[in-house]
Amino acid sequence: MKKLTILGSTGSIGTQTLDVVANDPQAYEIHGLAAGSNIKLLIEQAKQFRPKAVCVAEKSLIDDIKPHLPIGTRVLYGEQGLIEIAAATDADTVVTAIVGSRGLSATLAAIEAGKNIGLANKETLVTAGHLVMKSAADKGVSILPIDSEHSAIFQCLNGENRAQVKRITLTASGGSFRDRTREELEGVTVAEALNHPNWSMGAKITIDSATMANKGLEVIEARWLFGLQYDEIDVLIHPESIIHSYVEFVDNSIVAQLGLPDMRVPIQYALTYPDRRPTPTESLDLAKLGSLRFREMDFDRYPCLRFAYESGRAGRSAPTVFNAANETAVARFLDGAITFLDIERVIEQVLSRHVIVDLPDVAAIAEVDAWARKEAATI
Ligand SMILES: NC(=O)C1=CN([C@@H]2O[C@H](COP(=O)(O)OP(=O)(O)OC[C@H]3O[C@@H](n4cnc5c(N)ncnc54)[C@H](OP(=O)(O)O)[C@@H]3O)[C@@H](O)[C@H]2O)C=CC1
Ligand SMILES: CC(=O)[C@@H](O)[C@H](O)COP(=O)(O)O
Ligand SMILES: [Mn+2]
Repeated sequence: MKKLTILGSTGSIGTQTLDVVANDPQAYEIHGLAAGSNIKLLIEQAKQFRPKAVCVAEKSLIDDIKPHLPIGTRVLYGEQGLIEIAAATDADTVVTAIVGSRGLSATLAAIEAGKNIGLANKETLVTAGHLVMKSAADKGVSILPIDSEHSAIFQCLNGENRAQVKRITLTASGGSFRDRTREELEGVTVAEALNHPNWSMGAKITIDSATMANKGLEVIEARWLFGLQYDEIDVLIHPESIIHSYVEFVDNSIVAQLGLPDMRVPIQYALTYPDRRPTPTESLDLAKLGSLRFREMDFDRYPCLRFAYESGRAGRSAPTVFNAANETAVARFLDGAITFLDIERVIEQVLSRHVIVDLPDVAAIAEVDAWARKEAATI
């Protein structure tokens, strides 16, 4: 029986994780559920899955939620509550499905407490990959990827000699505007940007997908998860999102992982690894699909991906700045304060103003992150 805590249970990954649990209820026990402000859904989840504790973003939400929870459910709140629910329940695995680098302290606390991590919250690894990976190694806990591309690479590497990997390739759908030129991006709306062709996801990652910042974050995520150099990580546009990513070995063999775009497969694999179990997802029928398309990445069309590689190669505090500037710019775009193309302008300017900090610890990362958000909020 796997004992789970889910951070971000009310979001796209969180609800799909609970779907996986509901599909195989004997295999899981839910110890903690943490949400932001969607208390209606959190109450429903608590009634169905009976966690020992729940957490909400703000203290002011406690009175609204408490009377509706099963008797005996602890209610926590805020940053401290998130850390407590991540670290201080009897869960053996914590699924990190909060959006953004605000998930960092809870993830580190869970690792410190010896919990394995099912990692969806890629921003944590981007902003502090060196700290997260070291802490996990010191504590002997596993970081199991949930992100579809990283799950694919993880599956392709199963049983292989890592020294014989030549390169990995992360596939990218191209996002909502994949068939538009840069000129055609002037004046696009939030609603258009939120219309991802293949995946139904939270708002922030859907915008990241359209700017290709998502693939940039994933390149940095892959560097930490698989211990690769940036020259060993490629990106290829693949509009159908059927090949989720692949590995090329020194003998030029390529091993890929395929499937219909459904996050319940990588989520479940992170929870059952090394076992595989049936999922309620559809089978892939390649004959029905007929063909798959591929297109070389164009770094002029997608400058956010270039900024991510540059930040990753610069290392130290640069990825923290890339991530924080991106999070702020995306939030401003979603609020209607800046245009779609302003997102990349904001990131570029904040990166150009940053003086890199060597080997930042948690406090330095928090300081750099706050600085980058402040800069990005005013450009
Ligand atoms: N969606 C997908 O298919 C994929 C997502 N990912 C990654 O997974 C992570 C989650 O993405 P996704 O599920 O799409 O995002 P969503 O926006 O759908 O969900 C975000 C979750 O975070 C919670 N949250 C927000 N603010 C707070 C807070 N202050 N304290 C506690 N919880 C908070 C939300 O709660 P509430 O709604 O209650 O406010 C919600 O449960 C991201 O890092 C994303 O990049 C990776 C691969 C695929
Ligand atoms: C489902 C998933 O893992 C997302 O990160 C997805 O990859 C987004 O799609 P693109 O970034 O390829 O458009
Ligand atoms: Mn992904």
